Amino acid sequence: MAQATNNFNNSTQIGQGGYGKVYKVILADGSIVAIKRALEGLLQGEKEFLTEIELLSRVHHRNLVALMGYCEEEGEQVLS
Ligand SMILES: Nc1ncnc2c1ncn2[C@@H]1O[C@H](COP(=O)(O)OP(=O)(O)OP(=O)(O)O)[C@@H](O)[C@H]1O
Repeated sequence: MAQATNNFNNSTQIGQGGYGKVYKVILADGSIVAIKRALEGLLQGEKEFLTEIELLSRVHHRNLVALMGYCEEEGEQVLS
């Protein structure tokens, strides 16, 4: 994900929410995804953010974005 966003470069940023920055990425297969990078520590303690992840992973609707997955490595927590 760091590579896809050019190491989370500002030029790929499309938004900012209460939980962190959002980046636009075009994957190798041509699909366009939004990558949300959580502020450090959120996945451990922020119940509302965890609920958002859990709900998006279970609910599928044409009016909701689909959660593709998330990763956590060396203090970085990212979902798309
Ligand atoms: N799937 C997406 N496609 C396009 N833009 C997006 C997408 N998700 C988020 N954004 C952009 O990033 C911004 C921040 O999104 P995010 O979901 O992190 O926060 P929010 O829900 O807008 O606010 P808060 O976190 O305070 O509730 C949005 O306002 C929007 O501009």
